Amino acid sequence: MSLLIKNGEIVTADARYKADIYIEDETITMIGQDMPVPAGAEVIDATGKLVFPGFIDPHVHVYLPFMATFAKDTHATASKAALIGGTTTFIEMCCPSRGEDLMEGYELWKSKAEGNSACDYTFHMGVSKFDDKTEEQLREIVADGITSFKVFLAYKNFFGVEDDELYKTLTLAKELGVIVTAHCENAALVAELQQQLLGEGKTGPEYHEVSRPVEVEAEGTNRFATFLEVTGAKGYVVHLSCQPALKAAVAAKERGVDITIESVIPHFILDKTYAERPGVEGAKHVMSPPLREKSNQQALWRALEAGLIDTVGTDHCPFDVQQKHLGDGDFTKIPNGIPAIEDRVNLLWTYGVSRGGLDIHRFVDVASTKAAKLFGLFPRKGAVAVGSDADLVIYDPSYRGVISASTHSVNNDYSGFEGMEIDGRPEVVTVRGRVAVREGKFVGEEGRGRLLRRSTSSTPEKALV
Ligand SMILES: NC(=O)NCCC(=O)O
Ligand SMILES: [Zn+2]
Ligand SMILES: [Zn+2]
Repeated sequence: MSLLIKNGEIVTADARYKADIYIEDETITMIGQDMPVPAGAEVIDATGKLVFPGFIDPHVHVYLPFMATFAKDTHATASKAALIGGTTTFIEMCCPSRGEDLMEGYELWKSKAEGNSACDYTFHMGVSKFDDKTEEQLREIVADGITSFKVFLAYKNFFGVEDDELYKTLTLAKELGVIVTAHCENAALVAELQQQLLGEGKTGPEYHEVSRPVEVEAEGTNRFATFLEVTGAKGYVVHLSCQPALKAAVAAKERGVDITIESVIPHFILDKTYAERPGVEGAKHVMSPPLREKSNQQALWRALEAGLIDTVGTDHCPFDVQQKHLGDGDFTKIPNGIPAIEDRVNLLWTYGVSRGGLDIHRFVDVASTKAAKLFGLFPRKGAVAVGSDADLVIYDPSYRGVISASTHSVNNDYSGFEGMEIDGRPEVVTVRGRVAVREGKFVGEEGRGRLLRRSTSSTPEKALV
């Protein structure tokens, strides 16, 4: 099976040029000018289009068991929405809770994804406790090709770890050469503030942000950085939302701590006024860390442009309107999360590159290449190069559209970005050489996605066949 993409403009994290791309089976085998059409090859004309490496979402939740319910998506629905939005690989948080066995959780997560995802995927392994079995289990999981961990400094007694457990996790990660991703908020402060607010009769979604102020996130970020500094481990702050946390992470970078920063698309596009809408309208926009004052949004854009923020993910975690009603009369019971997997690339393109000051190469880097490098997928993923997987996004920058739950593919009955304009969309998307999206519609093979087993350095991972 072969495919020739002709006349497109290839844009990567560090290059931009017009060329044809020839794909045999799953791999890019030639890139060149005016290539003749080999017998039997399907030709896709990409005239006037940009050709990007498949985008990578480094922070996704699928069917997450959380806050007395489960996030809406399955691997089948999330992966199709991802592909329509140009994401060809996602990294899911594998999150067994504190009461569950780590290895059983890992096997359960793998079994849910296997044969169901249309795009490629891998996991960050959640560490929600550190008991007698944890070290051995984590060694086994790393040997199985899962070379990044996830810790929560929030969600006390559920996903959250205590400081001694954080220390043990980082010490092991350092030994194994594994990167640790972290949700950074001070869990105890959040719990106290939540009780105080509820006691004062402040029960609506507008109090979610008040219960998790920027200081709570800055403290968590600073604490994580301190633990990285002491252990020498490599860390990655997830879904950073505000200026004080950014300051803490950048200060750590400047003093040589091995720390990288992710923010997520809702924090660039939405501010806290969305969550201050009355009742369930506000609840639709409740996530953690919460949507912030608009001034933080400007700071995130500037930091992204300047290279201080390394990646942009989604923290995709959809709950429908009925689920959001679980928090009627008590904001602490609103399931935290917003659907975004389908919209990340188009929103970042529109409000970053098309209408903002984000350089097109930075766009590719933060939405694809950097995550591939950080998480051991490069150059198999995140690149347009001979030998790389033929995961490509043929992007139409002349497309004009509006995001709406009435037209989106994600399995949720509302969109957090309802009514927002987009200035482009993926026209054709390929995953390992097969067309998965045409004219914005999923045409791929369900369940073809592969678990990407990774090594601990930035060398190509071991693929599970
Ligand atoms: N972010 C969020 O609100 N929900 C998903 C869980 C998490 O990432 O903290
Ligand atoms: Zn989180
Ligand atoms: Zn998350």
